[in-house]
Amino acid sequence: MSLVRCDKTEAWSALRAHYESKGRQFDLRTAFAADAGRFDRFSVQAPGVFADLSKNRWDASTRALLTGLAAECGLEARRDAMFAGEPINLTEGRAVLHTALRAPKDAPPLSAATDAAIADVHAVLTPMLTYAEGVRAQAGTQFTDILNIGIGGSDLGPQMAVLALEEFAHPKLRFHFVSNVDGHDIAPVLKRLNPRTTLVIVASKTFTTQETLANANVAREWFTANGGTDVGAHFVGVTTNIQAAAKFGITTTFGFWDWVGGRYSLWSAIGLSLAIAIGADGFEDFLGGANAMDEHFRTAPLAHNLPVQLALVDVWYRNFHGFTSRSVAPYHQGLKRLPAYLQQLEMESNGKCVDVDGHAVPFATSPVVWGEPGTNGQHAYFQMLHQGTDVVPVEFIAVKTPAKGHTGRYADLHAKLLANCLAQSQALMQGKPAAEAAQESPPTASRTIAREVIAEHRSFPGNRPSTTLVLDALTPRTLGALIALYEHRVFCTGALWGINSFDQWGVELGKALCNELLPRFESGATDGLDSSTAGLLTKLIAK
Ligand SMILES: O=P(O)(O)OC[C@H]1O[C@](O)(CO)[C@@H](O)[C@@H]1O
Repeated sequence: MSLVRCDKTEAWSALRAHYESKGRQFDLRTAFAADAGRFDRFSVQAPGVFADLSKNRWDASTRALLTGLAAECGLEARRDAMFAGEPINLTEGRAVLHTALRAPKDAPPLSAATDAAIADVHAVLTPMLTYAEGVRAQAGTQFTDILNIGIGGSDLGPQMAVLALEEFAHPKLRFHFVSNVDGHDIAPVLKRLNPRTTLVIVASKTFTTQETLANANVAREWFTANGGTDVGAHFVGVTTNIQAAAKFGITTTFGFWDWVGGRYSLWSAIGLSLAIAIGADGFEDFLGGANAMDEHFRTAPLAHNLPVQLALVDVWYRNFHGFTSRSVAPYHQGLKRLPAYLQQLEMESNGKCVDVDGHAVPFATSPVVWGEPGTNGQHAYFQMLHQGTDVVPVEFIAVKTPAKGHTGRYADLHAKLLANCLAQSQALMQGKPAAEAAQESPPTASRTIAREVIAEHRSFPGNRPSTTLVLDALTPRTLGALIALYEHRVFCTGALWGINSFDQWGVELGKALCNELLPRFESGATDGLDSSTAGLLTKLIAK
């Protein structure tokens, strides 16, 4: 598994030269005018997801150089090592096998480690799906509400997916997600729930996470204080630490394995709330969609491999153009938690400053990933995307067909939604020169300002890049494919940068300091603290 860090390749130097000679001044408008086939040439159809990459600042020569970079870095070998269950998460000495979580039982053999993992997966998946179906069978009677308590990967994935697949969810069940160690999160939820008809899922890979255990304790206390008697029937655990869950008093637990990273765990028992929402068949479809994307990633040549191509554009923008962030704009309300989910996936995976050998990397890694559902973003921060001083590549996600039943009065909304989506990528790219703006008659209120001055305010630089992903419909299968696509893209950028995308040491220091500070909130002791922390502590605990 030889991995060459991107900056140590010949392709990297060639890309530097290419950026200076062509990339820096690349203009999308000129590129489209010169090539009527640009859309076809720069589109990729992967299972469940179509991608239009043509509104990006690249041409065939850029793409060839970038694809050469992937080859020279040894990306394919690295990918194969992941699928084969090699311990590529070196700092934790673990394999990275979330792909095994969605492999069918009879998947063709890949390696002894992967085959064993797939067998283990199905030994848990089958009873978990039976359990989910059992809960669904009692929906509206025994169970009305499902409360998932977890944080990070044990919250963002299930929450995002349950929201996204609302159309497919059991109509007699309501879903709630509590993550923050803040009474303002859990209290309003518990206020609405009846302990007799609530199922609490305590989701934690480690079962040691402060926030989750604190909230689980609050929920159990609420349950017994409000007449709940059978904790075993109303609390279920999903964790790799079955002993800790048992100690908590949980008798039903679905396990998973240390080779499942928290932010890659939605496909494991961590997805129990989703399985209850959409049922065993729906969950199998979700896994199937992801598996189809896995197969695409594993077998498609680099030049036609969607996760690879997206990652290469990311590297081009981050390391050559120097763009610092990427905005995700899903034009589907169901995907409203997708940006938050992607923040963890990408920034926790690739927000690193040393490579796998512990050497400081001399280039930028993870961008800031952020966003909001489409038109809401348009009326908030798109001003900056169109006219701000920073260039922020935007990722539009369009869904062709709305949910069933969105006919009649809702049909018109969908056309407007999609027209907005297309108009934004068009506007970002086209821009509007000041000379053109000067031809327009200025709004009445600005008639006192010189025409050429107001034209400057009303012009758009354009040439702002975007990618548009298209799903035919938002279904368990396409959502599975979309999420797997993002996972593999993050894997590819991490691999090219030569970093370990599968650890998260950066969260540890804050956790340790929190544990040291907590007793001081009782004692008030400030010895050894810097004056800011001491001053703030004193202010926060003052009677
Ligand atoms: O599932 P757990 O073990 O409670 O961890 C929750 C989250 O905490 C983190 O470890 C970060 O602190 C994430 O990687 C993880 O998803």
